[in-house]
Amino acid sequence: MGNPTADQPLYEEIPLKRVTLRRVLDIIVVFLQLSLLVYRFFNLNSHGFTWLLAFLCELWFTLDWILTLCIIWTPIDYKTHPDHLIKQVAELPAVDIFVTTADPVIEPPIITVNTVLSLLAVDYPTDKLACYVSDDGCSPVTFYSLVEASKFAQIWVPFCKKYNVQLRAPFRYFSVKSISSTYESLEFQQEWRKMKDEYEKLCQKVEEAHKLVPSNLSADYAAFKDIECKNHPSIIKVIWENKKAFPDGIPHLIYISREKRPNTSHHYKAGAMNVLTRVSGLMTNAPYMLNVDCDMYANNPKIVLHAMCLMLGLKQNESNCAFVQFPQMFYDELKDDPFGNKMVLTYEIIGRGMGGIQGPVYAGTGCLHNRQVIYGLSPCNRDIKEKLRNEVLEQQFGYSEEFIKSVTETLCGLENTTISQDSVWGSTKAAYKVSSSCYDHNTGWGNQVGWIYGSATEDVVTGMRIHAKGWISALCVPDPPAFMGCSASGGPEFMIQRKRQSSAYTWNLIWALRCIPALCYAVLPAYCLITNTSFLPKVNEAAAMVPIVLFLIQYIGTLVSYLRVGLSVRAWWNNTRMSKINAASSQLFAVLSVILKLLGLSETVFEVTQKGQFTSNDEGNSTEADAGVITFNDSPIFVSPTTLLLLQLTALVLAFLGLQPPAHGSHGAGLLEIMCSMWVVLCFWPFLKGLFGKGKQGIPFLTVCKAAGLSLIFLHLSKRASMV
Ligand SMILES: O=c1ccn([C@@H]2O[C@H](COP(=O)(O)OP(=O)(O)O[C@H]3O[C@H](CO)[C@@H](O)[C@H](O)[C@H]3O)[C@@H](O)[C@H]2O)c(=O)[nH]1
Ligand SMILES: [Mn+2]
Repeated sequence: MGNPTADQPLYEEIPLKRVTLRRVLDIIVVFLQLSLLVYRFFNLNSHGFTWLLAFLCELWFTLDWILTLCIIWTPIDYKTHPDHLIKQVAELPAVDIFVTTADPVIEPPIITVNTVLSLLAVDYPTDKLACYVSDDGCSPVTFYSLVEASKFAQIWVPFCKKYNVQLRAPFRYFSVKSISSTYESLEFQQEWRKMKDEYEKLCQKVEEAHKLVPSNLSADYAAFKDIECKNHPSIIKVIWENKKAFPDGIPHLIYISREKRPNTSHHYKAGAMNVLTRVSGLMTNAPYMLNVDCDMYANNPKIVLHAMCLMLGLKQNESNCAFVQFPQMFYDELKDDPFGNKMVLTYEIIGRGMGGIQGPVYAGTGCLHNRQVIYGLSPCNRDIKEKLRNEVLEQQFGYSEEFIKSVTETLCGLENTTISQDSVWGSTKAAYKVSSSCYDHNTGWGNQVGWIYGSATEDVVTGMRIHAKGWISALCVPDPPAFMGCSASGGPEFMIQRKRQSSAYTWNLIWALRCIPALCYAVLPAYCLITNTSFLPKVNEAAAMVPIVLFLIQYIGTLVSYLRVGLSVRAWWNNTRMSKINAASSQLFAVLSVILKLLGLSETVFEVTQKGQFTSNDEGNSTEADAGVITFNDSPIFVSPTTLLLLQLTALVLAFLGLQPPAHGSHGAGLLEIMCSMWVVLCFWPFLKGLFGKGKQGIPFLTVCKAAGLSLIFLHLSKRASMV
């Protein structure tokens, strides 16, 4: 037998060639865009303001496209080999698993329970795992549900391992898997029935807990008595301890609700992650940390092994890998992604493309981190003597002797040597200290160490800080997919989520800023029709071919990419449409809110996304009628798209009725302006339907009035502008 490391690599790097035709088209697009710019530039004088605005927007689009091409030009993919890992590495490193939940109503405890159960059951030596749940809702119901879940885990985990069950989140397993007596052994059938029975009992207990727990506070729940969820001391409970450190027992399960006080800011999810980091540092101090949102159950039992293949493999090859990110995927997807928020193609193209440069961005969930990196280590900073002076450590990590000790061990690369495996309880006193609400004041937490504060999308900022230090990251796409979560279900939810995501990108990059040229470009056809001017060449000019061909390549190009990864035409159209709607609503508001924040007029807030209430068996979905249809409320976020739509409609009516002012020379509005305007109407079709819809599916009357008012103002101003 040869050298096992050489024969059996932990992972393989597979460069993915972007199809040559696609590359040729990419270059043609750049060429066309540049020629359009040149053409416009030399004709600026003979055209008015519209031409200049179009020129500026197109300049932006061109630069943006070149930047995107740089990212997607050299995509790579990794193939991981967990079986080689098990054979080669005698002792796998420990992993602390973090699950965050924030609200027992928006995030029903049964969802968290399923996520936790799926994680407790992953294929990894259980004495190397500990699962920490952070509950920002400080809910006795969540706590109670986890206690009950840990009891169920005692039979569920062995069952999954014995029969090598693939789907280890019981609600999914039982909704997908039924037994057929012809193929299954009698023993399996019996155990399966028992499991299903026990799971149903668990569901029922969790369901009833909302009524029961408060009236029935036994000693275990005393800590929750008379508690206000925004004003309470820390509650830390070791729900289950893998006392004998059995390699095939059940991993530790620890509940944490960090201290909250009305006058101290608690930094939302980033704050929760930092408390989890510190408490776990005291209790188990694993060198790696896997973090997931409460709704992201493990869909592939080998995820930790897959992630380790990359972590350890890249380390062997002397790459400095800070984190391994799994793509976010969603279950029970609405057909054809009506809200365009699954981002399949984003992962497929941008994610893999970034893989070829420095690795994917950190997505906040489904990610395995190296603890040293979270503690602020740089890849070249291997000589850390200076960092390890006690004053420096205290200033960075806060005043806790025990915690400083564990930090020192982590930074020195000792893998949990002094943490006594026999008792996680031993460290609870210190754990209370590091989870207090003022522990990280005037320390490096949220800035140099841990998850970064001040942005509602801590993940983007945290990931960027790590990349800025020179670390790389790796995207891991195992089959079956690693994690599955609920996607924002519809209505205002997904827009709120987008607004939150957009504001962070604006902060760092230019993501949301794109909405400004995009919006200007969408308003241009309406303005031109109203004032009888043009922003595009006439159809009979040769130059008109350039924007037409660009339009076709862009949309047909993305359509082909969609079809190639197995998505439908409908999904393509939904995403195309939603990207315009988002630009006009959530991204615009994100830019505005960042401006307000820069001016010091507002604070960052994190609005938690509603997690779907699922049913364990096939009871019908009551909101079927709403599924996939945008629902509206009186949020101002809907005013801007409605205005844009009303403007186009007005402009089209004016054009068709010939009510425009006379054109200056030959520069009046032409066919292309009309077509552009109609294209915008098509993209905003859900809003057109919303104008006539009833109930939640209709745009509220007040919103329509506001939009109509704004349109009238615009109409008035553009008439005036065209007179001068
Ligand atoms: O004060 C808070 C607010 C949120 N959360 C948790 O944060 C997670 C994400 O919140 P969610 O409302 O589901 O936001 P999403 O937009 O779905 O989350 C995406 O975007 C977030 C911000 O970019 C990332 O943190 C997430 O990992 C990523 O899945 C959930 O587990 C919440 O319980 C807390 O623990 N404390
Ligand atoms: Mn979520």
